[in-house]
Amino acid sequence: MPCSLRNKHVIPTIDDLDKYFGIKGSKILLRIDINSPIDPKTGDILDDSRIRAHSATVRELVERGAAVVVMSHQGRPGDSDFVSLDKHARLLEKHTGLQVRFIDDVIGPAAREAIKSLQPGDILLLDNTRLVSEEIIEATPEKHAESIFVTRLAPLFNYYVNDAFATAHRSQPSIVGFPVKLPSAAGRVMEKELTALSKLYNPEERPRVFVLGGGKVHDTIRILEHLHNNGAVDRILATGLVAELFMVAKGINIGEANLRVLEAKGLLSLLPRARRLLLRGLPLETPVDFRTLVDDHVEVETIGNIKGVIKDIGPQTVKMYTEIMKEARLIVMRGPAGVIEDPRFREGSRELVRAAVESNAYVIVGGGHLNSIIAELGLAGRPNLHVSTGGGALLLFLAGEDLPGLTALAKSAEKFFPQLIG
Ligand SMILES: Nc1ncnc2c1ncn2[C@@H]1O[C@H](COP(=O)(O)OP(=O)(O)OP(=O)(O)O)[C@@H](O)[C@H]1O
Ligand SMILES: O=C(O)[C@H](O)COP(=O)(O)O
Repeated sequence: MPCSLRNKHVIPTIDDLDKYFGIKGSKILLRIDINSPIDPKTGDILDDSRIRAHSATVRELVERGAAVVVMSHQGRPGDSDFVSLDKHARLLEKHTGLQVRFIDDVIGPAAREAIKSLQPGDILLLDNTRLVSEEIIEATPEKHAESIFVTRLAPLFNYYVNDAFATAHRSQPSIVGFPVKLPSAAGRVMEKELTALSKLYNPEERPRVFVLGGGKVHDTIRILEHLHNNGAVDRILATGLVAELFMVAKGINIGEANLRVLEAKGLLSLLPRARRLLLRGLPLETPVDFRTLVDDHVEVETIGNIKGVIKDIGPQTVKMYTEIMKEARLIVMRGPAGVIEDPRFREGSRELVRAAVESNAYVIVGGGHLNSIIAELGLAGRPNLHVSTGGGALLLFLAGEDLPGLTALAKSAEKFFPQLIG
């Protein structure tokens, strides 16, 4: 049964792939998103929620008789979390209960030879897709279909399955190139996200409050511009580095040390866009106090008197944001409130997530880092909570944007699944 994309397009599922083409004995290229929080000191994976989520799709394809080659990115070149996927392979093995072979290659001769020798029931995890320089280029599906990445791998497979909802907003080769060449379908994580979010994406569900934090401020500014242009949000509660940028945009003194943090991350260049959004009436709240680090000990400091390095929001901000969330019908959260890799700075995120789930709203939580807070609080099964594997992708989808990865699957269906196109 295909899933629908905003009641406009049709996207085939694994059932459709089996029904119209047959999976038994085939070789499938499966794109998942197991981009996970990494401990900067040890390189260990801090949260395996995404790996656990995608394991069901891997297992199902094997049970249906396919040989499965799995690919994902991890981090971005130059960042501390840009690592090889060898540790991800061990966790994929643990959560699938099946043997997973890892190869430290993506499109080279070693990877291609390993793919050719696979038998039905085998699972091979390729290395970090972003080791291939083409993978960080945003371009059209047609252009990526002619990339070295796609032209080297596509001929080795019968089908492509995209399970990476969390990367669907990236028009990169491993996301949009293969559906041009191969019969393609959504994996079970992708299918579940689309079903839940399309149901939830009801513009009448008001007031809608977005709690946005974390460190991907470039992404968040773009998302805020879409949300504001589409009138898709009633209130934004800013935390993390997002909050710090908007405080500077509002003319609030965040202290020299924190200004330097924003500058070092190249975020001050976003000030004009932040100011333009505020000028156009963006309904964005910023924190009134923070947990800061002052000579290596933790302080609570209020705005107007910030001396230390901001690491988390403070108790007054938690209280203020909690009151606002009590009025919401839909709450969307992405990006932690603080540097949650450090246990001293998880409190703000824990308190906000708990307050959201205990409010009367339906809550959608996205992003790798916040998912680890949900797991820690044991909230995953709550009826009013959808834990999305997506971060930026989730927000752009809810803001009404067409995600390239989804559009590519829908377009591929028109070519390979005429039976589904009414
Ligand atoms: N005040 C702060 N100062 C510096 N870094 C911060 C601060 N608050 C949060 N962060 C950092 O934000 C990062 C997470 O941001 P990110 O936008 O990736 O969130 P996410 O929920 O993982 O979203 P996605 O899954 O899309 O990556 C963490 O590494 C955390 O240390
Ligand atoms: O964590 C995410 O949001 C996705 O894995 C996408 O990662 P990216 O922002 O590095 O493309």
